[in-house]
Amino acid sequence: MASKIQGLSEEERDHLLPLLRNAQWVEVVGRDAIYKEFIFKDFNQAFGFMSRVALQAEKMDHHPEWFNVYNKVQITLSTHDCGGLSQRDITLATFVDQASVL
Ligand SMILES: C[C@H](O)[C@H](O)[C@H]1CNC2=NC(N)=NC(=O)C2=N1
Repeated sequence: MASKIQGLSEEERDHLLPLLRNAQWVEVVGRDAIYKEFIFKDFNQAFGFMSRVALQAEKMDHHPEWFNVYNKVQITLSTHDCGGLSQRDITLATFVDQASVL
């Protein structure tokens, strides 16, 4: 039986969401999820970013919802197993930001 993933508590949200907003993540309207858009020099740079994120997602067993067109990558993070934001989304968002500036 997969362990139930806990959603973020209120105090975690109060602490973490301002930090995410400072990093240009926005809360999705009508859904407990966060969203950010990344613009790269070209498709090659965008896909290299997506490759780095994909490997990390597999490692974490936590996957983004994303859309790519040419040099733009739109990412939404939420935890399906708990129907909203969990610590996994925070961890992946942090990795995503680091991977976007390599
Ligand atoms: C079976 C597999 O471990 C689960 O479906 C994992 C896969 N990746 C996931 N990714 C995200 N974003 N949320 C999840 O709940 C999730 N669950």
